[in-house]
Amino acid sequence: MHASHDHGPTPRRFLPAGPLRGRIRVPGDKSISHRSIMLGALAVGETKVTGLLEGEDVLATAAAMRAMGATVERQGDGSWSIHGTGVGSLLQPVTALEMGNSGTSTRLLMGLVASHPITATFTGDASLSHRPMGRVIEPLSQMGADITASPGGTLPLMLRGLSPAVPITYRLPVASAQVKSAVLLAGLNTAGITTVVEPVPTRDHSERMLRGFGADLWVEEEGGIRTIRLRGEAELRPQTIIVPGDPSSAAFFAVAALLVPGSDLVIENVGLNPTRAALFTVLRQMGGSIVELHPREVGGEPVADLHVRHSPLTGVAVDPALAPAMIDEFPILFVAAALAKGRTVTTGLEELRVKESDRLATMAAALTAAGARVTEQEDGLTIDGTGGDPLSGGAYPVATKLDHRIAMSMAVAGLVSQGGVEVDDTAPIATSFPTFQHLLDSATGNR
Ligand SMILES: O=C(O)C1=C[C@@H](OP(=O)(O)O)[C@@H](O)[C@H](O)C1
Ligand SMILES: C=C(OP(=O)(O)O)C(=O)O
Repeated sequence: MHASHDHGPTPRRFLPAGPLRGRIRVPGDKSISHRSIMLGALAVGETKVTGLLEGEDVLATAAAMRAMGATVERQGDGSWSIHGTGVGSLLQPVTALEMGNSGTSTRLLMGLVASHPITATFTGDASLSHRPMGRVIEPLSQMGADITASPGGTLPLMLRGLSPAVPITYRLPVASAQVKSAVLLAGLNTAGITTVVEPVPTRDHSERMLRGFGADLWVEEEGGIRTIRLRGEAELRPQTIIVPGDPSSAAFFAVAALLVPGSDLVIENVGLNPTRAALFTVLRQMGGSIVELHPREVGGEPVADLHVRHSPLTGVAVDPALAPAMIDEFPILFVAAALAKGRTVTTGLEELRVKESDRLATMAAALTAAGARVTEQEDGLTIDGTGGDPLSGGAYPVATKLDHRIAMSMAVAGLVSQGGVEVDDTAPIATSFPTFQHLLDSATGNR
């Protein structure tokens, strides 16, 4: 696995191109794909998943669940079939669980292992090995897991689970769906009620899917604070899951179509869970024409086709309260801001510094190199846009730091530049969106 990363970087210069026209479909949602494999792997019987994202991050989750006893197979028709072990019956993996570039795999699987009587070692690539795991080590240790991490609470780490584990009430100190999910997943094999208090709502795919698999989970909301309770020793029932298209992947095409003159694009089947869809709200505030066609429900999640047309954009001050619902979309929002008229101000984005790269520093450097006017603050970027004129582009490759979202964002910046933008390494794109370059080439007519 991760073969593309073992053969050195794969640079590419993204040249001015477009317009984007026609209809496209982006791959399945990454968050929902991870969770469908994990919960399927805990349900006795066959779970069927269609539309699964076949990106490296999700494949790392699939390999880990196999290593712990589940059967996870791709069928001839492209659907996935999972036969689970049952909650409480995960097996001790024989070798280290290789998490590659994936924070979601690591943190959620640490939760699962924490309440099983097994020991697992978690390893990751250079990017993941810098990311903070203390945020999950803390609550999982309270539940009884014994965790030995590398200095700074990083990978590689070894986790010895405890069964029976101790049910806890945990108030999230950071707005993180991964921490919330780690505690809830640990709660599945824990007698009693595990409670997570969420002062700021984050993506709720775990809650929706746990309920769908038959777990006893309920949510109270008071004054914007969500309290999620899960009754442990759950018996999960296998499900048929249809994974909607990933709004975080659609985001690159939505922004590209808004920015490239003459574009008129329909992105089909985009998941629009309100805990995920704030980028589209902000782009509309900036003047973007994004219309939701045929709103419907797919697999318990709201979905629509997005009709996006080229629009002149105006800078805005982005409400920091929206950040959790667009947390992975800031790199591409910064590209939109760089082409907008006037100033865009973002704040409250400290979390971006601990993603696959420090996304504030990496985007400030990359956009500046491409000719944009960017100022970096501790908790956000301020960007003075061109008013629609193309960026100059740059002669030298921009550093993407093993971060797929930086690579895709700067690819879109290349489309709206004079000289193109060279991305130093496109290989990480395969972690979340393996068909990105093919789709971009076909939507821009560069077949
Ligand atoms: O739960 C999830 O599936 C995710 C949660 C977010 O991370 P945090 O929980 O660290 O905010 C997000 O950035 C990540 O891409 C996926
Ligand atoms: C932050 C991301 O993913 P993860 O935390 O799973 O590595 C992302 O996909 O932008």
